[in-house]
Amino acid sequence: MAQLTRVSGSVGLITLQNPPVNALSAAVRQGIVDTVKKAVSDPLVKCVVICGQNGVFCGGADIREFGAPMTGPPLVPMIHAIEATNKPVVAAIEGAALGGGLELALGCHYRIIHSKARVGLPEVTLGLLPAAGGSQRLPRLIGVPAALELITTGRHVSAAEALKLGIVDQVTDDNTVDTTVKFALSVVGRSLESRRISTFPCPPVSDLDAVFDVAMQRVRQSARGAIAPVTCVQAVRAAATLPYTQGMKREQELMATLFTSGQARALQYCFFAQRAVSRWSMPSGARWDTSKPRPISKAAVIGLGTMGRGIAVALAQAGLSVVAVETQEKQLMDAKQAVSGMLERGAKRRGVAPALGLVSYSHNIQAVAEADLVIEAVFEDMDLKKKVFQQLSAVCKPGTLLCTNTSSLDVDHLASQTPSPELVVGMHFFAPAHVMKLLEVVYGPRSSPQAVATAMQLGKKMGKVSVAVGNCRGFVGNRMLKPYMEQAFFLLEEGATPELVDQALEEFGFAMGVFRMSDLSGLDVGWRVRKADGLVDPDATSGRSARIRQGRRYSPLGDLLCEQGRFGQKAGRGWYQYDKPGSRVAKPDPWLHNFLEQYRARHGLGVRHIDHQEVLERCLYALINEGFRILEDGIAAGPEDIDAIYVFGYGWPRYRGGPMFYAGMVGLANVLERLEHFHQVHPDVPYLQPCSLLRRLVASGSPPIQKWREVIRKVHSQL
Ligand SMILES: CCCCCCCCCCCCCC(=O)CC(=O)SCCNC(=O)CCNC(=O)[C@H](O)C(C)(C)COP(=O)(O)OP(=O)(O)OC[C@H]1O[C@@H](n2cnc3c(N)ncnc32)[C@H](O)[C@@H]1OP(=O)(O)O
Ligand SMILES: NC(=O)C1=CN([C@@H]2O[C@H](COP(=O)(O)OP(=O)(O)OC[C@H]3O[C@@H](n4cnc5c(N)ncnc54)[C@H](O)[C@@H]3O)[C@@H](O)[C@H]2O)C=CC1
Repeated sequence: MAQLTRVSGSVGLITLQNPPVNALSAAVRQGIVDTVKKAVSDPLVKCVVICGQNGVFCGGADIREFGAPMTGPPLVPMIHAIEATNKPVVAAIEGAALGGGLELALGCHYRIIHSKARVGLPEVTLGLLPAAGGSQRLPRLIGVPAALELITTGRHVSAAEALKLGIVDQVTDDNTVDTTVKFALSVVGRSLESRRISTFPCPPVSDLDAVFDVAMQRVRQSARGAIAPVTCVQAVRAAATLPYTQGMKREQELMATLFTSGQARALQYCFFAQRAVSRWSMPSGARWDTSKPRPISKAAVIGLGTMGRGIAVALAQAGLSVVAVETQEKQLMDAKQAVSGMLERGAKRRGVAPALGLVSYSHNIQAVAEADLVIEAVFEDMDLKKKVFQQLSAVCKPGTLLCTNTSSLDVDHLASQTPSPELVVGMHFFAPAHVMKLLEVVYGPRSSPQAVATAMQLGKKMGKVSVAVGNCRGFVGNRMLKPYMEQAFFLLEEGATPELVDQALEEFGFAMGVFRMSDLSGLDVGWRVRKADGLVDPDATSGRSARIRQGRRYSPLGDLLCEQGRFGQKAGRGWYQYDKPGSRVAKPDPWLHNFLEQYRARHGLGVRHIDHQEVLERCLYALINEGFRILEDGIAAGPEDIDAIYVFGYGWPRYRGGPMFYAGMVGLANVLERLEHFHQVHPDVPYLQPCSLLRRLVASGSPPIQKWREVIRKVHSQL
């Protein structure tokens, strides 16, 4: 797992070998300890170079080992032993040196990096801190403010920036190992006293308290309940205020509080879930590893409203040439300006040239004739979309993939409008489409594996977390959102206020509570859908018919607000009031409170005390129960798919792992028991009835989430 060879006569070359990223597993750590010992005691070896095989230095600790009891030599003494040697040890960094990988490099006496490589201490993103000396060495090397920023954000740093910050000694464009070997030979015989970072004093900071107060305030604000960033600040403070040995002791103590925390488990689960979703499968048996995507170089977008503009930007930023089609002349003009602006701002942020030349515009659908893939983003209107799909079938060259960005319409029905339904999939982006990480790739029974593979690959190219899901009303994300939102409406009827509900959800860690989110996205969106579903009845003002529709409990509150023109932020009023239309600062609205009181009185609804726990259980368990139904129905292949959708598209706090992971954390039996209770109290809300997969999992002893697929498979095989 680490190999020692002698090169250039007197250089001991240690190569870390643990594909794909040379993570520091127990075997690798043992290999490093053994090879360093051997190199140091070999009189023919004058200096040592540490590198990683296959173009990656080291991706850090082996995250898969975190859940199990620790075996093998620990990292801290291993790195100390390297730093303490009397022969120069030089790190040859290719690809990445992250987490424990960078900590290992910081224990070396010199660091040479390839110009395309990057370094960082991303432990905070896994709910941890750099506890192999990283929190103590980095501030000593580059100063407190820069180290604080890197450690609390986990940001990866380019080779050029690493050189500027002083993390590395040299950047090379040539063969990194050869360059490092030459460098190592050139420093043989030089004193190593000034090269051991642990012996450095921490560079003084003029107003230490102020620096740490500001940092603490910043992380508390942005972390919204995550504990690791706060602990990282404390660890860096120890570096700035304590001698190295005491700082290390503090680092270990702080790490011990994080290591076994639920947040660390959740974040590490998210790390693997994000990668697992790319290994998609369909109920037909089609899979990611047996389905070859088509090459796509020219794409088209139809409809340049809110979504189409962002989609065009995302495609162009991924290097595709894009034909953007919009029928309304004024919209087309506005869209040109908006798309160019987004491309320019994005390019400025990334330090590259804007891809303006990649986008061409037209008001004529004929312009898409040569596209390899088309994404339709016109109004959410089935008749209009059907017409567009029929036109596309006539215009596009054979084999063009036809995708829809619909958020609620039936992808299969659209596919049936074309002579090649196997070429149709949903590509459900989230607003703003060039920013949001999530993409739901929706396949129907006739979508070909190749179409799915192509959309998934295109999503990856655009930097999205793409999740393949089956076709159903609302797909995965919006389908689960429905019971969540409806429970929030019911809570208002029963005595809660929008402020109370939102506060509970925001304290849980959501970026925005359900009512602030509804105001942001516009109340009219749901109103239109409910109208189309025949649920809205303005004449039903009192009595049973007002609150029971289609045989189940219904809250007309959202409809009543829309009838008053309270569409949310854009109207300056919704569940909250705003200073002016478009303003983002939500303020409690006495009108709304009064309206709720009158509504409850009209319907003879008693007001109960509702606490945060009830808000969380009612809203989240209803959403989770729908998630289990989605798994049971085979719409999502596994819980990781649902969790990735919620974390990357719906603001679910990552340190809580996603709804399905959260259900496991609070206990499936507990979720089941609460759902049973709520369903008993609200028998007219069918979705509160616990799903049979949930019952099955509880009956199987509530296995860990990694084992749910086995139970799901059994359920499917019995259907
Ligand atoms: C009571 C207890 C007291 C406890 C006290 C404890 C004291 C302990 C002291 C010492 C602790 C030291 C802790 C430490 O060192 C901390 C760390 O190092 S944590 C790890 C930090 N590293 C990272 O976060 C890097 C993660 N990886 C990446 O960012 C990317 O993978 C990378 C940029 C390296 C490569 O990206 P890319 O090419 O895009 O490939 P993928 O991301 O798809 O990855 C490919 C494949 O590799 C798997 N993988 C990547 N990194 C790791 C890893 N570090 N460990 C395990 N596996 C890793 C990844 O999951 C992919 O495999 P899949 O099968 O697809 O999932
Ligand atoms: N707005 C959102 O947050 C999200 C919307 N969606 C879906 O994306 C689609 C588009 O939504 P928005 O961008 O919000 O709508 P929008 O109303 O902002 O834009 C639609 C655009 O399509 C244009 N258009 C209509 N008919 C056309 C045709 N035949 N050819 C070319 N252009 C035509 C309109 O002029 C308009 O500019 C809808 O299906 C919606 O459900 C999906 C995810 C999120």
